[in-house]
Amino acid sequence: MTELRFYVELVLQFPMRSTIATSQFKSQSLKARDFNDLLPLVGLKKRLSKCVSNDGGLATSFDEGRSLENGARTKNLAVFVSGGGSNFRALRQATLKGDVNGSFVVLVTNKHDCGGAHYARENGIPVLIYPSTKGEPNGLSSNDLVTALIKYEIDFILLAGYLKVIPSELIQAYPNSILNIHPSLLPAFGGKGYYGTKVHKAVIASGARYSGPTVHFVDENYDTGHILAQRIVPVLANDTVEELAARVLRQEHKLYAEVVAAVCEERVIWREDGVPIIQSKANPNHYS
Ligand SMILES: Nc1nc2c(c(=O)[nH]1)N[C@@H](CN(C=O)c1ccc(C(=O)N[C@@H](CCC(=O)O)C(=O)O)cc1)CN2
Ligand SMILES: NCC(=O)N[C@@H]1O[C@H](COP(=O)([O-])[O-])[C@@H](O)[C@H]1O
Repeated sequence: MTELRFYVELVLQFPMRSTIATSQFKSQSLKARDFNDLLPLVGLKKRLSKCVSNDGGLATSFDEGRSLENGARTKNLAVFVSGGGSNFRALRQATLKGDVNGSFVVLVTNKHDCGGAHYARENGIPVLIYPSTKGEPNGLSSNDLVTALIKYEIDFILLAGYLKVIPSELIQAYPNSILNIHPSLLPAFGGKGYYGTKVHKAVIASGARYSGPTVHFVDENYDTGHILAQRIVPVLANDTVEELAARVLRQEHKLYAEVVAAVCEERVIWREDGVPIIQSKANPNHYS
């Protein structure tokens, strides 16, 4: 009989999705019969469903014991930027180092002369403009943007400082395949008007003692999609906006690379309650 293995977490009251919090989780891998016996005791919680790849197929699941090393296909990535593109540059370096099993195939921006677009052109990456505006008359329509990304055979779309709303046409064409990085601990300090230094200014003004980046899936509204990962950084009593922004940005670069590596290796698992979590590469029985 195939031994099904389930992962049971003793979930803390306020779990934080970070590598720090992961070490606080107590976990043990159990055989199916133990899992059912144990559930009433620990009151937890969610039986992990299998990972569903973005084409709807069942990607590698831990009960099959297949190695992720068995040639997981290099994923085609599209990046959306509006500014200097430091997150894009850090992610692309991670792909070139082999830390991320992905390849940047196209960049989309609403500002043809932004730093991220210049970097893409200098490295032979095509640049598309979206949306079409008076200032960017060569911009694509939403439908043409979807068509173009499908033609590029894009697997995942990564927003990295993109400041315009992603249209529902694209969200519907790429379910659970569009990620964004935001420079605060969502759901705090997110939504319309919360971008760039405005976010850090609001965090400091609030008296919050911690901040940090959030990576989340993108839905129709700003910053309301499922949270996938976070990291925390201290907010110091005498922080300037620039100092806090720089501290958070350093962690953004690290967090985004970790998350995109997991996405490209199909290590994102969707819990039955709809919350996405990441399976550890080092220990497949650990999740964060
Ligand atoms: N459908 C979605 N589109 C986008 C999302 C999202 O979650 N769902 N995330 C944003 C990124 N973002 C925060 O992470 C964000 C970007 C911009 C704004 C904002 O208020 N923009 C201003 C315009 C700013 C400008 O043009 O300079 C606005 O809409 O008035 C909020 C949050 C990317 N898209
Ligand atoms: N709400 C969206 C938002 O504020 N995104 C933020 O814009 C910056 C882009 O920097 P980059 O262009 O150097 O990657 C990053 O700090 C990112 O979190």
